[in-house]
Amino acid sequence: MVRYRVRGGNALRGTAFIQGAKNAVLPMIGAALLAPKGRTVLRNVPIIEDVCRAIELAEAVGAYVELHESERTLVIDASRVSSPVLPAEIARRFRGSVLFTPALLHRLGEAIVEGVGGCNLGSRNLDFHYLGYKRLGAIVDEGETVIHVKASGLTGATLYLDTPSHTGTENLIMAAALAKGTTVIENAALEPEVLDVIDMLTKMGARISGGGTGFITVEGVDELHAVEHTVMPDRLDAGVFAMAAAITGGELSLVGTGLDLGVVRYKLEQMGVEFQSQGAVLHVRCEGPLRPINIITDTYPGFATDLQSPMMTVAALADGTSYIHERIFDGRFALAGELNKMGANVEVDGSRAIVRGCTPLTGTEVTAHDLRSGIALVLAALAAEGETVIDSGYLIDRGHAHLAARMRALGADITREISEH
Ligand SMILES: CC(=O)N[C@H]1[C@@H](OP(=O)(O)OP(=O)(O)OC[C@H]2O[C@@H](n3ccc(=O)[nH]c3=O)[C@H](O)[C@@H]2O)O[C@H](CO)[C@@H](O)[C@@H]1O
Ligand SMILES: C=C(OP(=O)(O)O)C(=O)O
Repeated sequence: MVRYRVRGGNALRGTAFIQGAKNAVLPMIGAALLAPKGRTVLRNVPIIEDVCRAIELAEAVGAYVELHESERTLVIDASRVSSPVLPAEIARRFRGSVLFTPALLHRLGEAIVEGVGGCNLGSRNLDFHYLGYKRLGAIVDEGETVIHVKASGLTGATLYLDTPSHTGTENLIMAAALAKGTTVIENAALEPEVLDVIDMLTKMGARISGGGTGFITVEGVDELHAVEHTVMPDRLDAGVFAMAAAITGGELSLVGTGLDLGVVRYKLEQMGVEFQSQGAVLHVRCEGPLRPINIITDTYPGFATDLQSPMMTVAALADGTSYIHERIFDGRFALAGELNKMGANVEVDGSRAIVRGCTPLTGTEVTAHDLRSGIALVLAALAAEGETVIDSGYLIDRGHAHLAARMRALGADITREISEH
């Protein structure tokens, strides 16, 4: 059992180093398995639990993987991939496992998915993925727990996503990259992480156009090769550190090449947080009281659902009533009950939440129900009076690397503890 213990009240000051993006590196590890020869090198890899699970899963299917932790570099040799099975005990521990399917289909003609994990956020369907594979010529056998996808070669087709699914877009691009002929994916995701994956696949030899437009065209090629690629910075990690500066009345310089917080920056600015881009460094500070805010989550370039929970904490500390409308997931308000235990006043009604601030927060024992509610509780604890203990810290470690050490370096009183139960 991992838990975080935080004593609130310290303003965070200094330079925060933003990690590589979880939601870019996971599909990249899946993409590396598409190369039958050579070694793929991924740089700026975040040392998070999801990456550890992805390494275990790559090894389980026969890849050779080296993680050079201090260099944040992964080396992947996929030449010996030989097992089509994504075993339940690893695959059910993270969402990224679903991103291994296209490589197994291309390399071995089948993928046996014994489960897919990820944050518990309500329904998380995979129908767009499987319908897409079927349209490309695969046979998909959806059992109660195990899904078996088979194909003796895929053929390009026109595909349509009902909503622009992030991993759905990545999976269908990877499936189409080695299919015969042309595939068009309509209503594709626009997230920067998807574009970073397209960059990597393009270096590997894939022919992909239209990234970022919603209409992606993929001309199938015969083979992809191993490449070196640097993972983009994590927008979500950066957003959290910006919010940590905001709620503690602190001042941080965020370092991470090409950081762009987009709408998250504009919303925090509306609340009174000041940002200044200084070349490659994003400076963030907050002195006065925070103003309330309205948030509607959406696919990119809308407000990222993954920052909705951390923003709920910021709203609880703002003077006045904030409104949050969650439009991506139907079960992403588990944080409200935990924040209320700390003294917040959050009322949930279906997909909407009303946050009445500012109520003083007091430290207590709380539980992370998923990765982002976990990091939102860390934020609340930084601003709370007294000590907060956050259980199920593994969920936080799924997405944030060396969190306690990075926050301590900025003045926070936070420790990561491991206990037997
Ligand atoms: C590893 C990774 O990249 N995870 C991210 C990815 O998850 P993930 O790729 O799973 O999220 P999707 O974009 O696919 O899902 C968004 C919504 O679409 C629905 N849907 C999706 C696919 C499908 O086949 N059918 C369907 O109905 C889901 O139930 C959900 O309500 O994007 C989410 C939305 O930005 C982020 O919160 C996650 O951090
Ligand atoms: C929902 C998330 O992740 P995953 O899709 O990996 O569960 C997240 O990162 O907030």
